[in-house]
Amino acid sequence: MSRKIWTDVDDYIVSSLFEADPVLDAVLAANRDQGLPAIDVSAAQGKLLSLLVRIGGAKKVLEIGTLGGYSTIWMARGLPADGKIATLELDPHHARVARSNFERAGVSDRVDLRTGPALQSLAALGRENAGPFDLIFIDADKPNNPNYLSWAMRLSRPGTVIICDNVIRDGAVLDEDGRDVNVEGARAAFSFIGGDKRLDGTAIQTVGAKGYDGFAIAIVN
Ligand SMILES: C[S@@+](CC[C@H](N)C(=O)[O-])C[C@H]1O[C@@H](n2cnc3c(N)ncnc32)[C@H](O)[C@@H]1O
Ligand SMILES: [Mg+2]
Repeated sequence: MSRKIWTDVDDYIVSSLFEADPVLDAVLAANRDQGLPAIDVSAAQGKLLSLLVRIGGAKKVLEIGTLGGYSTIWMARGLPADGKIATLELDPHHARVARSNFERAGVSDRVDLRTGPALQSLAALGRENAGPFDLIFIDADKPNNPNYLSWAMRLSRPGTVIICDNVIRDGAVLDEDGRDVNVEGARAAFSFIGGDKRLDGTAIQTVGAKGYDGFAIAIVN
């Protein structure tokens, strides 16, 4: 099995199940043109996030790690008219590109984009009593996964769904040597979710246009 067939099958999924989507095509083109790395979720994964928002009836969503807003737009599309997504991004250039993508996608009124270190933005959300969020998607700097999961718990309620992206990393999650900080972050997410009795979770390995990775998903008891 190779990346070629994973990508071809992702293309098949998209062409069979999704409407043509010039807006999201333009979003990815803008990200490329502005020099953003192509580390957003795949289309199939973005649609899954959108469906999870709808399945859970989420009205308040929190995303940590915006990049150009590709995953934000997928989730915003799953929200009801009075729903809102807060999304946190460190890099001002990424945030600028994301803001113009939100305009392009017609979701600006549903998005609260906050620029700066996510730990500071999370503290501000805490002070503002912005929670509890219904769904929280963690997809930023991986070494901070345990800090983000701690904040996710503080900003949640029983029933909140927490998703943590990129926790398989080509299977490197099995490496115990501590040489890769991103792998350490993935393993820390497993330790956190497995070790907190308030959380009931699993992880799903994925292959596709973005290679071999996976996400953890948990519900707050
Ligand atoms: C994997 S990308 C997010 C991809 C996006 N969720 C998507 O799928 O379209 C990770 C983002 O987290 C941002 N980031 C890194 N460290 C951060 C921090 N301390 N606080 C907030 N954002 C951070 C990076 O600048 C980058 O844009
Ligand atoms: Mg990711």
